[in-house]
Amino acid sequence: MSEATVEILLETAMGVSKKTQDQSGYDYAMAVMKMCDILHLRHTKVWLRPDIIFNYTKYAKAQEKLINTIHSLTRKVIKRKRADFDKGIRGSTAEVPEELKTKNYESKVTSKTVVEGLSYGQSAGLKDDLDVDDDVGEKKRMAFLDLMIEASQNGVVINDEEIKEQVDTIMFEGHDTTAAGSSFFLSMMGIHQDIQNKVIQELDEIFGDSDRPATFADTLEMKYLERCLMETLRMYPPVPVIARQLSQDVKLVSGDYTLPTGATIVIGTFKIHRLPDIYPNPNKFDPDNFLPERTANRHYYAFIPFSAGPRSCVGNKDRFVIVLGEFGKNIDCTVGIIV
Ligand code: HEM
Repeated sequence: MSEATVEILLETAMGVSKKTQDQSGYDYAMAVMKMCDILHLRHTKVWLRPDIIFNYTKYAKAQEKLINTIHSLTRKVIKRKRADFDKGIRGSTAEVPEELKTKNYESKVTSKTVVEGLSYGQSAGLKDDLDVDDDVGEKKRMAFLDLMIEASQNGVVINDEEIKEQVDTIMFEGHDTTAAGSSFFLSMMGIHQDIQNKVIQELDEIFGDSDRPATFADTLEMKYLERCLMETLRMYPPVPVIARQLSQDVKLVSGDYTLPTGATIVIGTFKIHRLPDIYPNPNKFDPDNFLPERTANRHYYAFIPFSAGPRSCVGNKDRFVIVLGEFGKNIDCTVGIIV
């Protein structure tokens, strides 16, 4: 799954065509996984924390090799993009299938606003109060890396190292979370066959016998799939805790408490998502928790798998539904328990 999400990111965010990808997507995913194992080891084995000790262990050498694998993919992608730009090739090299270029797949959705007073994304529980509904549009077709390289050539001061740092962040943050979310989703489908059948029925209604790729318009019709996805992210958020360091004192409205500047605050997403006063029967997988009438009056921050506020996830939340719509066309999950 991690390999698949690295390749999807390379194609969608970096504009690298599937044809030009090689084994490095798999190597990247494996390197990140092993690198995280070393990081977690340093969390639990306190003597490995000081660099002065860690640097003399076998883990330091392994880490250096893994970081090199991780960085070599991002360097390769940027080099290739720069070369494309020098040859005058602008925009994404990801191939748009001919049928999508010529055919106009009209959305059957008549209104984007499901609940009065809320945007589509907000009423579906996907967006918070800082988000706006500007997801549909030509500008979004350009890959993120293309936009950055184009900006750097149009006078924006950003050098290759800074572009690399941005690419590293997107690749790192984007693939693991999506792989975990997709795996949890498929497990849920395997466990709840009746729910899986409803998802399949919805996808059949959208795609019929066609094996065309899913479009943004299609995702607006994947209402049940979306609810299943939100419910998966509620029960199994890929980022179960978030930490923040306070840059100023914060007075809590819940009582006479002041959290001091410099304190590290841990927000337990997993715990918030299972509060029974917000989600009755919180340990039951119930996609109806995300029916528009149930989400309408729910607090924005009662569902925060992508965090919230100015440093929330930059990954296009709605695109995640496209990925699962693509998987879903051939979905057939059963879950076995090995004893
Ligand atoms: C199911 C999928 C995803 C989940 C659950 C998720 C979740 C999150 C969360 C919780 C954060 C905040 C972390 C923190 O504050 O400590 C975050 C940040 C971020 N995510 Fe995602 N993410 C997903 C997909 C993606 C994708 C596909 C991309 C890239 C295309 C991406 C790029 C980022 C970036 C760059 C940040 C850092 C934003 C910042 O610090 O300003 N994420 N994500």
